[in-house]
Amino acid sequence: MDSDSDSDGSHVSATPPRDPFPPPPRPPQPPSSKPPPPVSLKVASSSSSSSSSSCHSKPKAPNPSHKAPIQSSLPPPPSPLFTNLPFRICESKPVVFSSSVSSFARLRSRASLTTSDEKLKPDGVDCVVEPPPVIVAVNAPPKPLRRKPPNLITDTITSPPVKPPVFRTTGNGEGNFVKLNLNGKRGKKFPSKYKGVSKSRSSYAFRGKRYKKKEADGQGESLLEEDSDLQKQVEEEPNGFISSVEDAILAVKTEASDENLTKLLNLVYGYDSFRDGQLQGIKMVLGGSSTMLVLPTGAGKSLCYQVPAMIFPGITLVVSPLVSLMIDQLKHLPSIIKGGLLSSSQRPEEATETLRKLKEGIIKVLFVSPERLLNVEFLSMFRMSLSVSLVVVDEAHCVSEWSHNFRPSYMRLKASMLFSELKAECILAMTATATAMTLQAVMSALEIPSTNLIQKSQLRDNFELSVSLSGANRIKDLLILMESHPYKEIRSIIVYCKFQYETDMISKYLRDNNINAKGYHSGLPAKDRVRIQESFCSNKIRVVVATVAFGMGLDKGDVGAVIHFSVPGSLEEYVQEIGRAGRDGRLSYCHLFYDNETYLKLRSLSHSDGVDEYAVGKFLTHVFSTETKQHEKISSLVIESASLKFDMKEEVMQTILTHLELGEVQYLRMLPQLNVCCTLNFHKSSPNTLAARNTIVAAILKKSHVKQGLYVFDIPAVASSIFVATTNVLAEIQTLKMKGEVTYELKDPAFCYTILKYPREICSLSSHLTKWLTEIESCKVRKLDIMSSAAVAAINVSNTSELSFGAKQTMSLQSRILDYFNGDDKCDTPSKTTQNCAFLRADIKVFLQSNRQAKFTPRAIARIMHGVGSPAFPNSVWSKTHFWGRYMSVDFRVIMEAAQTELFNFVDRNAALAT
Ligand SMILES: Nc1ncnc2c1ncn2[C@@H]1O[C@H](COP(=O)(O)OP(=O)(O)OP(=O)(O)O)[C@@H](O)[C@H]1O
Repeated sequence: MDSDSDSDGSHVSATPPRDPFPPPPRPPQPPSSKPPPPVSLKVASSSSSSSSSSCHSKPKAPNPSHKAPIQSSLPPPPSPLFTNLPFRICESKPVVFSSSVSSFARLRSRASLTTSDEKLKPDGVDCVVEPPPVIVAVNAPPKPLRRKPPNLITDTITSPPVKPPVFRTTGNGEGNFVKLNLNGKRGKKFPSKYKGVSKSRSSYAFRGKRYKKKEADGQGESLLEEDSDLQKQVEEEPNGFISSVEDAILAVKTEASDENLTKLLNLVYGYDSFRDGQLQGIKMVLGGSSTMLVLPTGAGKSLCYQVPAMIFPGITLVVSPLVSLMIDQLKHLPSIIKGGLLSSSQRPEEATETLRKLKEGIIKVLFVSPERLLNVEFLSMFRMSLSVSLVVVDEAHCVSEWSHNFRPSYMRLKASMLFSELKAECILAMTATATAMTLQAVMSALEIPSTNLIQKSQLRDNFELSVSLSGANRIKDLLILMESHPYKEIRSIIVYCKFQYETDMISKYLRDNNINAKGYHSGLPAKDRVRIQESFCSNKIRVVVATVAFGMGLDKGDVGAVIHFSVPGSLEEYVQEIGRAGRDGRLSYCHLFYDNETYLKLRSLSHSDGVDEYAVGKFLTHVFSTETKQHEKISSLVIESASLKFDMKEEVMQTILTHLELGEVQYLRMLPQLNVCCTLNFHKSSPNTLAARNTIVAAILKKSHVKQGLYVFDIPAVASSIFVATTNVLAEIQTLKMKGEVTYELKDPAFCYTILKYPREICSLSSHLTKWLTEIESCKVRKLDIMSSAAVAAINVSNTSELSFGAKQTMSLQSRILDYFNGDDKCDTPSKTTQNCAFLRADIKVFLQSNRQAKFTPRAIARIMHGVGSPAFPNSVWSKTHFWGRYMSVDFRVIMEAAQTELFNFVDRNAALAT
């Protein structure tokens, strides 16, 4: 792996320490090579300075001017890039792709299913499943002028302002908004945002918005609203500015030279120069080449689509995995770029308003979820009247099942679809965390040529990384850490943990110890989450104790430390999360508490999405059941009951269905999810009178059964019977409701789909799917093992050389991370699970005997022994058994094998008794 970050033997960043006035005192050196948790943390000041000097001595490559006009301008080959980041980015070798998935094929472990226990469910973890065989089915250099205020609580020194970036959005929410109302505040509507803005202004006309906070007490939800003061400011904005930006845009359109682009950057954002990788990415995109951009967290990837969005005539469509991320990105658009957002959590009127603005050409950058690309109306709008110049796939690693955050819905982001359905001219895929294998999968799906990969090191070097071994006293260790230098002086800290209950418990503990902390997880109401994030960003809260749900897209420059209370599930997750720290380029501190118990728990949970061929076969038989053997018929699968029946999590079912839609053969077409069971109550006209003049009502009467005077029917069945879309049926009953004719209730959320092709053989299809899902499951387990191995290696670094222990820990972790992203996924610490256990089979036997009434599969037994619930064997019931979680330290596959043998014996014995 090629990294210059450690070249001078120092782990510490070239950047100034977070508290340069005066520099922070050095933390005490640990006396031994295995210091107790908090004590193991170090700040190696000497190495800091040496690193710093190394950075300064690094020659800055000249900014090559690029004279080619846009159309013909192909980017120059990756060159030793200059860097003007406040931190260094180490250029890494281009990825050499090998045989893709094969390296994971050898990873075999037996899979299991899921936990449904919210308490033990890692927050925000995605569905990913995995491997194995069959199962018997019994059933930049610092820029002094740009230095921001130090991140120390005690520090009151304010830094010089960064330039008057009149049009640059600020981190505290000023930005360019189409008003959002994503948090359920029903009363608010999209304002007519352009009121007052001179019609004569060009499509780039400036407009101001502000992220309005309701009250200082933080009670209110944050809404993006028209702000009259800001609007006035817009009105007063000298036309000269607008025309300078327009001139700068025109100049770039004529010639996308470094000089012209930098001028535009300076005008719109107030920045003097591009950061490493930005110019290269922007030019590539402007040249019309689909590009894969891999830059570290906080490196400024967004700018690489924002600048082209100003230049391109058509829309820039940004596909993003999370609504919160979209909101954040929308918020940070420079005012000159008009943005909009479409999400399922919007009210229909809001979405309609956004669509109107799109059609009118008001919106230049539109943020959408991948699911939106399923929506036929949305797609047809693009086919008919809108031109898409650029599709941006943000967090592009989600496209790949080999990433830490695979999203089945991202599977539909295939280049063929983006080019044919959206008529996209160019694709820009961006990520900070992708291994070589993930990159290969993403680039192949998006048809990005390997020459169009811009990849810098995926790790900034302004982190001081440390790990300590912890145990039962982890929470106390955390407190000790937070009360010691340098953490006690840091103004903004994020503590990451795995489980929702931990966020409450830890934040309370910290508050009890006079640390201003708040818990944050996806289970909190949206408005509370917004409020906590805002309070954190405005420094009203010092510490946020959060699950993975917090932080994606968080661009708070002065987060000075990230502490991992639990080991992350992968190095990608670790890098993403520490990436919230030090975005201002200052040295930041990242500590990880490693404990065996959490590792084992997470390893067990890694099996929670696993499936057996038997279950997949049953599921497929249902999906392609003879009942629905009618082309174009709308079929539905009620999520809750199917989940129970096949003992599969919703996400797993969705993954399978998505694969059936987007795999090599398209077996079906997914339709929007909906509540399929409708109960209708007629109020005014009699049902028959209405049916006589309304075909949909007639079909409803035919397909309903009447229960206590109410008509209960299945929406897809009604829609199929008269060959209309389910949405038409829904729209009709809504209309009848508005006329006072009916009231209705909907229940049973379901997957809806239309079969396009029946598989010739369910068996081979289920075997193929199980193999694929099993590989994903193994991949997940392996990612955790690699993370754990990296943490253990850092704990075990020897304390013998001249380097400080802290420096060595940082170096150890850095090199593991960089090797990992470059394709060398070292896992030299053997998994801590054991391969055999004397009493296992005997216990399984007892377990089976005492639970004769239940139908188990080997996987179900292994899950119970690992303390992992699943839809059919929920924690609420099975955690009461004496065997629950008893064999967590035994390899999951070993338990499955033992369970299989015992199940055979059990069946044989019962059969013998019966005869
Ligand atoms: N050329 C530049 N000079 C100075 N600051 C910049 C430059 N480009 C971007 N930034 C700033 O860097 C910060 C991070 O940018 P951005 O959010 O785009 O990072 P990112 O790469 O998307 O990070 P993440 O992957 O963590 O979301 C923003 O505040 C942005 O304004």
